[in-house]
Amino acid sequence: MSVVSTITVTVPATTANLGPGFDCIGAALKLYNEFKFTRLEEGKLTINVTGAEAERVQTDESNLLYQAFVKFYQYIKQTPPTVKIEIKLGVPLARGLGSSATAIVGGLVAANQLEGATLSQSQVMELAIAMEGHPDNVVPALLGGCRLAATSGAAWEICDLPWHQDIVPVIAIPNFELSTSEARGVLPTEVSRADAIFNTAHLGLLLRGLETGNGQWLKTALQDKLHQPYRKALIPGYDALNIAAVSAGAYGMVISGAGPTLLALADKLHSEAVETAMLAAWQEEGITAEVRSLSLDTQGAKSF
Ligand SMILES: Nc1ncnc2c1ncn2[C@@H]1O[C@H](COP(=O)(O)OP(=O)(O)OP(=O)(O)O)[C@@H](O)[C@H]1O
Ligand SMILES: N[C@@H](CCO)C(=O)O
Repeated sequence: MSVVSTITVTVPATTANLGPGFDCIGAALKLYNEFKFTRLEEGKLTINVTGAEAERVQTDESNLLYQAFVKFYQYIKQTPPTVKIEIKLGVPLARGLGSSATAIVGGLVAANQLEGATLSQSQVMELAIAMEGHPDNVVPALLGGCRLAATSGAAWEICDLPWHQDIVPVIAIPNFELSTSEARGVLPTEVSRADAIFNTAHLGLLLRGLETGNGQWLKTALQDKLHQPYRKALIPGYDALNIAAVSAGAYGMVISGAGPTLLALADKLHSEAVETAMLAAWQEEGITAEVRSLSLDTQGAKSF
């Protein structure tokens, strides 16, 4: 492929952890950020942002999308070109829906495409994981679908996880932010053997539940002892939404990524009732929220 002057990349939102899969599993959702890069022959970096909360995104060299773009050029030992960047935000910022992963993947994919696909998809993925620090958002953001990532020495083994067509992700996005660094800051550095065994068993059950749509398995599987017990205090209304979602027929509810978005899994018959119940529960707490059922994105980052 040849070097090009303009590239547009779309990257899906992602929901990481899914309860017991802390830092190793995530799924791409049909909700997107769009990033357009244009090479400039002269002038300086310009970044324009549109969409909800656009004013909260940095428009200088500290912008995460631009940092990922630069990281690519550092890796191939070249000077980055001057660019104009146009960002259309569809993924809410710092809500546990992988906004930072969209920026990291978007910047790396855009640079790679501008340079004629110099790097393989695996190389781009490894750079993205190194930048984010964990794989569970950037891997599905890049590849689409529901993915499990496991290290094998310095390399990564990525597994595509089957997701039964009847399982609907219902996401409840509150109007407040929670940064991933704050949500990681409340986690213990060591866990008990009992908790490690609990999560190992529940993650195994989750994978089979997602594959088969077995509601009884999912109900048990969506439990976690590694991160949610520590994080739920950062999310007002967590217990009320959990009760509301399950009472309305959800299999269970978890924190999406590092939160504060909450994710319920339900079958198609119950997803609408679950949406209504979660919205009402947050309203009762005095919190404005957006609640919607989404489907899985299966394509990941796309460039054109
Ligand atoms: N489109 C974007 N362009 C540039 N920077 C972005 C963009 N989206 C997110 N960021 C950066 O990422 C930060 C949010 O990252 P953070 O890891 O806290 O949340 P998140 O990725 O939305 O949540 P999670 O990792 O739990 O899914 C923003 O404050 C901003 O600095
Ligand atoms: N696995 C990560 C996802 C958010 O980046 C966490 O829960 O902190």
